[in-house]
Amino acid sequence: MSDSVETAAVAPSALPTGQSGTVVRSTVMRRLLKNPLGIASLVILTTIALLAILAPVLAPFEENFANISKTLAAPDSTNILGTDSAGRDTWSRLLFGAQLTLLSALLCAGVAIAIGLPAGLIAGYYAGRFEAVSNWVVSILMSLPGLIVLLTIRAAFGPSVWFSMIAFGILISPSYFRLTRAAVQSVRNELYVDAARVSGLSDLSIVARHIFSVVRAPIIIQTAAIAGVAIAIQSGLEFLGLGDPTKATWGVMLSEGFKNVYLTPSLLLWPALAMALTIGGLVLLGNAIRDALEDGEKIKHRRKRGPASGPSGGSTTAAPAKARPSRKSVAAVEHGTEHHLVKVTNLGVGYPQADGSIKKVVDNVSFHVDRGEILGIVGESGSGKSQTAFSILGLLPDNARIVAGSIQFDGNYTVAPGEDRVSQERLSKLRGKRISYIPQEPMSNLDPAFTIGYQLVTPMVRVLGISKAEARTRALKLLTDVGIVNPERTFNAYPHEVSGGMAQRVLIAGAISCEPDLVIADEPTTALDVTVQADVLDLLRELQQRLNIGVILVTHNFGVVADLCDRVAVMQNGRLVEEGTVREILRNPKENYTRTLLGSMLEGKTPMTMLVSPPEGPVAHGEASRHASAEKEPVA
Ligand SMILES: Nc1ncnc2c1ncn2[C@@H]1O[C@H](COP(=O)(O)OP(=O)(O)OP(=O)(O)O)[C@@H](O)[C@H]1O
Repeated sequence: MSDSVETAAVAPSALPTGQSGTVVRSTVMRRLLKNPLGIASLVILTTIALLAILAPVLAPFEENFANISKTLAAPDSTNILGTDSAGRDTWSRLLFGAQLTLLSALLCAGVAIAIGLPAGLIAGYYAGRFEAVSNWVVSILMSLPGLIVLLTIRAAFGPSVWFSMIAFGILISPSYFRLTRAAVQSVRNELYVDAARVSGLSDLSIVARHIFSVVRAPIIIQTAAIAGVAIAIQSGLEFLGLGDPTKATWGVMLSEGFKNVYLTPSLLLWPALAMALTIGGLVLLGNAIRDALEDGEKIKHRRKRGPASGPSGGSTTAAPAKARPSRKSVAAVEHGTEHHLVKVTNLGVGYPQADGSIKKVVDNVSFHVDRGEILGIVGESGSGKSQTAFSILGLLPDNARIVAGSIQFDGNYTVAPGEDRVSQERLSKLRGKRISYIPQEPMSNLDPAFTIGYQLVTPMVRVLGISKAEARTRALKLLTDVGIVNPERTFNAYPHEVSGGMAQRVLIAGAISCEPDLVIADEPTTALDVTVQADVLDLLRELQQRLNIGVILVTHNFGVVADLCDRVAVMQNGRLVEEGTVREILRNPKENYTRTLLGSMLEGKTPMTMLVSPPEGPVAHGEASRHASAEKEPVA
């Protein structure tokens, strides 16, 4: 789906309310608080954090105040946890130690995230050279002996805990990098990410809204673990006597306690207990957050009984959704262009090969499409149909090159002669607004994390500049228009709650929701059950005629072409072998390839008689009755 996912991903709490179905989407916090482990970890960590923050108020003594007349003293009313070998108050040092220990752990995790997260996002999303260089840097970082580096840092910069933790943060940043990159790679090629791209969303928005949500959970869990490790490493160094003895940290206290373990074992006990509680709390918190995020949204629909309460009362023949005046404009024609809606001229698309050559997958392809007409691009698998469509959409992979030709949209170049790439700058202004896309696989083009209603409403608010309430009404109407019987229920549903046919209808509704001039439909019925294919095709045709949209329909099926298209371009091995009106091509194919394609379609089927001779009487076949070209252009 193109438009419908355009600005889909924001906070779950932003979901529309007041719908007929009740969408209960617990927040992560609420789920966290339902989990005993979550509550326990929050209580522990909040208490420790509060004690650390309030240390200056709660501590009866300065961290280094020494009463040399009272060394290694047992707990009493003045020193509630006793004193150490220098007569310093253990309770006060424990409180100040919490401050330093927690802050240094946060610093370490912050540095690691600041380096690893953006690098992982960029490497995972863009791959290419950045990923190669990042991998190289990560390998170097990971091969460094951590302890030796930390000891070197200590020797160079002194015993400051801050320098050690910054260095440890850098050393540990590859773990964030790898985690993020792997998570991004797993969704980078998801169709809903492609669809978001088609809908005109910038890379930054796609990463922020559709991809960051995937890495968020692992990053939080990782951060809890890393903070624990940072505390352990820091305390370990200090325990070995490498810390700053002038600072009261838990590690320094541990070292001090160990020296006096036989005299006053409690000196070892308190910092060890504080560390164990903090690290344990962090680990538990990480797990509880993971569980809360994985639980996902719990949706309860209170399904309404009786007829739907949509704008049409559930009718499948609602009035057109086009309430707003069309914003179609006649753009100024750029020098050297023609005023077709889309004009592709001598287009060549290729991919660089290992030997330096370029393999052409689209070669010298020319055609045009105008408003109100459907052009079918037909050909067997691998003939270059999708590559041609993706060139118009600007969705070719990064390594693809435009090796020849140009593409114009409404009198302006999106690929000017001589350019070797599609101008993303120009296309980003068109995609989702004037050009939309109906993909092959409906399910994977809807973002599973958002309701269908949300995915329909948000782009309309953004592109058409209408209010949320207006967009909601319009979305319900569009859903009715595309033949969804209970639009309210579908509006409130998540993608996994609807069937494939319904999802495709939703995508069609999304594609037309922002009043595009051109819809590119890539095998829109391939993934559907045969019983719904014809309905979806009918729907496309009806909407296209009513809204006067230009459509490029990519298909390998001449039956679909016959059903739907005005003109057809036949492709073979990246070349356009024949182009003409559907009637010309079906009645009088000039190329052997076209005849073979046509033959394979007609094999064993009877509608051929209708294609080659004028329909005299009632049409015998249901399929043939939808034969659009026969209806539009009676055979002479
Ligand atoms: N990223 C790529 N790198 C190299 N070659 C590619 C790439 N994507 C597609 N091709 C090649 O381009 C040619 C045309 O592919 P395209 O996807 O346009 O075919 P198609 O006609 O749409 O087929 P189908 O109906 O199976 O989708 C194929 O030979 C394919 O292998």
